[in-house]
Amino acid sequence: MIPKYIDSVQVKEILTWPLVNAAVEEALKAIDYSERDAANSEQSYKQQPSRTITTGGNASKLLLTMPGYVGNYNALNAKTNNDQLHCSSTLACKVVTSFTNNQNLQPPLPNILANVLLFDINTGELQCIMEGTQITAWRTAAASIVATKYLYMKRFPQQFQTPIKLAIIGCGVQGQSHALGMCATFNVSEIYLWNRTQSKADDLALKLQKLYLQNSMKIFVTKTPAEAVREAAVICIGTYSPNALINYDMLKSGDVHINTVGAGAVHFGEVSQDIYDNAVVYVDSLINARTELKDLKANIIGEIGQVIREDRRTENKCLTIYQSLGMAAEDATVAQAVYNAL
Ligand SMILES: NC(=O)C1=CN([C@@H]2O[C@H](COP(=O)(O)OP(=O)(O)OC[C@H]3O[C@@H](n4cnc5c(N)ncnc54)[C@H](O)[C@@H]3O)[C@@H](O)[C@H]2O)C=CC1
Ligand SMILES: O=C(O)C1=NCCCC1
Repeated sequence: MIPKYIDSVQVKEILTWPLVNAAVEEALKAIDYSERDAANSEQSYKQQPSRTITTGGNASKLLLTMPGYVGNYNALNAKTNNDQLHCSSTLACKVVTSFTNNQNLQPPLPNILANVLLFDINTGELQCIMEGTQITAWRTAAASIVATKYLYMKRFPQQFQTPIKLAIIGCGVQGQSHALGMCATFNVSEIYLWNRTQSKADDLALKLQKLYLQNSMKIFVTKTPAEAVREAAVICIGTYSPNALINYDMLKSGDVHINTVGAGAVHFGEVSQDIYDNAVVYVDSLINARTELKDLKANIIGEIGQVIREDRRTENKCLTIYQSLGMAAEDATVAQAVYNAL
């Protein structure tokens, strides 16, 4: 079998926030294979071993391999208006590089470049190679959206209609996808954008203004991260900063939820220790957290998947953190949704 190649243009045509959010929620919800109840035919499950990280000469050049299987999950059928669910199983492997000098090339390239391999679940043959750079940007934001839905929105009687003030710290690929995805999914009344180089935040503000022209959403570009988060209820932060960009004194009191997705090879650090000291932390994958977050001193409650499965939190702390590492299962279900739609 000659594998099909699906390029970034084809992928982009299929991606919508409802499709990606639903596929990522399925991936997060699936229980780990080792904990599955074989007698429960309703249960979805996943296997995603700890990913490998290979250094391409120095720490600024990384190659990650991310294999994952999701079984017995509900896949949306994008061909029929996203509204029909069917039971699906997907075996995939994302191969992704993080080359942090790419942004300085002329012309610049994204730092994170990915391809997803999809395998025939019956024969193991390679079915398709799919350009995965967009998938990585969308699915990471979608995971933060799902985490915000379960960890923050569910605190309020109006749930997803609750108006929120949103802060985006870092307006690169991840900052942009988080801003676009959050505004497409939730009732964002005010959005505060900060980036180290202000022009990137200005560009994102313009994009949002065009998209939400008819809307009452207020858009602000701030000079400092502190200004951006001062009134924010939901904060998304995705940078390479080795030093904390926000600390506890900068946050408003009361209910606040933070999605932290970045800090490069270290996978945490853009949020200060005093925020972790006052928060509870949920992760996407405990298997990856055991290696990649071993130096993080935080109260890690568990996986967001458990909150989704049980539809409730087991604590009621008002400051929550979703510490995102990135999961192979998310890439698998999103890539499968794209493949099914073509
Ligand atoms: N959790 C996950 O699943 C994923 C995490 N990531 C991580 O997200 C982060 C952002 O990735 P992209 O948006 O693709 O990169 P990008 O290069 O497009 O954007 C990075 C942004 O961070 C800012 N930045 C870099 N160094 C900084 C510093 N020292 N202080 C303040 N701002 C700084 C830059 O101004 C830029 O706007 C990276 O750490 C990356 O490893 C990326 C993909 C998936
Ligand atoms: O999950 C991913 O994909 C990535 N996570 C960390 C940075 C590289 C890409």
